[in-house]
Amino acid sequence: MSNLVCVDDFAREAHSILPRNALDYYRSGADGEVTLSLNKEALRRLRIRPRMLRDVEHRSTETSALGARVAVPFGVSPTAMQRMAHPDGEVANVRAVSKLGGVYILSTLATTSIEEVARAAPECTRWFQLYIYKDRKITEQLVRRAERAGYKALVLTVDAPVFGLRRADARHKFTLPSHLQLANFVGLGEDKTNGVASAESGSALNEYVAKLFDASLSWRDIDWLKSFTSLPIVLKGVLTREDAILGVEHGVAAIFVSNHGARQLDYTPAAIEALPEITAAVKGRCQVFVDGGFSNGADIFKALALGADMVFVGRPALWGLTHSGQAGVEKVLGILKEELDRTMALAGCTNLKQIDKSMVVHESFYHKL
Ligand SMILES: Cc1cc2nc3c(=O)[nH]c(=O)nc-3n(C[C@H](O)[C@H](O)[C@H](O)COP(=O)(O)O)c2cc1C
Ligand SMILES: CCCCCCC(=O)C(=O)O
Repeated sequence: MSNLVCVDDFAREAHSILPRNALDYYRSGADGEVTLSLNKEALRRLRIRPRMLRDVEHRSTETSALGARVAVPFGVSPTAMQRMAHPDGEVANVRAVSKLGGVYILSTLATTSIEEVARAAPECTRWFQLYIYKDRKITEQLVRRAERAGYKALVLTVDAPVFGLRRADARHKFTLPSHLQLANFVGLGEDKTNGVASAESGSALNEYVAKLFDASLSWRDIDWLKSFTSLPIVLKGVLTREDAILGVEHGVAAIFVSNHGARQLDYTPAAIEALPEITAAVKGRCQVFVDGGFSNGADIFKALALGADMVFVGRPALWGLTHSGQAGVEKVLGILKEELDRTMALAGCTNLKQIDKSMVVHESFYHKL
């Protein structure tokens, strides 16, 4: 592993290891993948304005996320079906995050159950990502199980009333390998546990979502969720100031700026492009998180400068997991931490509060001759 020195190295390795079915699913973005490229391109176009002579000998990357102290201002986004990457799947991923002291968000559509992930890393700051099913009792049961298992927040994904079309999954008729299942639904019906094990026409994912997810989701459902749980609610998939303000008015604990890793609506802005309008609209009334295209410590620094409280990564953890399970995820997250720490030192910051808006500008700032 010593010759793998950045996240892109792990991505390349994972691309050569994964079977086509899993690689298509993990890698793809929606439709023509315009936003998929944009997520990274927009980050590349931001420049860091470093400050000098500021005594950066002692540094800290600590912060707080929804009231919990965390060692780093980043964590792992919810990604479904992690055991396609490695037999240890979600267990390996959460243990790596726990060692680092970050935040792990478990997907509703995990291949390891809520309880097993909790047992694997009881000390980890764990949040549970929620999809809302047409059968609301299923969602209520998931919330109760997450509460009992010590998850500290619900991350409600609001950008998937219907599913985006990932062309490679449709072309090759994605299915979940038959030795795996959607572990949170065992006992709740074959359609929910194994509903992605075969595809009628296109990708089994789109068929599953169309059949089971509630496309009528609306702002009323935030109140519905709040009526039976006291866990803080994070709204994941917000890209406009209008929705961020509505979220604050509905009492959410955080707005999660995300285009779902560019897998839902193509031609949305890069997450980093949407971030400034949202931090400006939220005005500190709740925390703001972001994900989408982050693959190095400088990227994380840029989002923090633009007002994010936490940054999350989805695919980078999957690439580490594919390479070597828990050790691979540890290595990927360790690289991100080292890169962030080095960026802070070289930019003149000893703690996260010193990373402010003045330190990051769009490249056009330097092109005004
Ligand atoms: C393979 C894969 C599966 C995903 N599954 C979920 C999911 O179950 N729930 C969810 O809210 N988001 C899901 N997402 C979106 C991620 O939470 C996150 O927003 C995205 O991966 C961030 O972009 P990045 O992969 O460039 O870091 C998934 C993304 C990927 C790549
Ligand atoms: C089992 C069908 C839905 C999987 C949803 C996972 C997801 O959000 C993704 O982007 O993929």
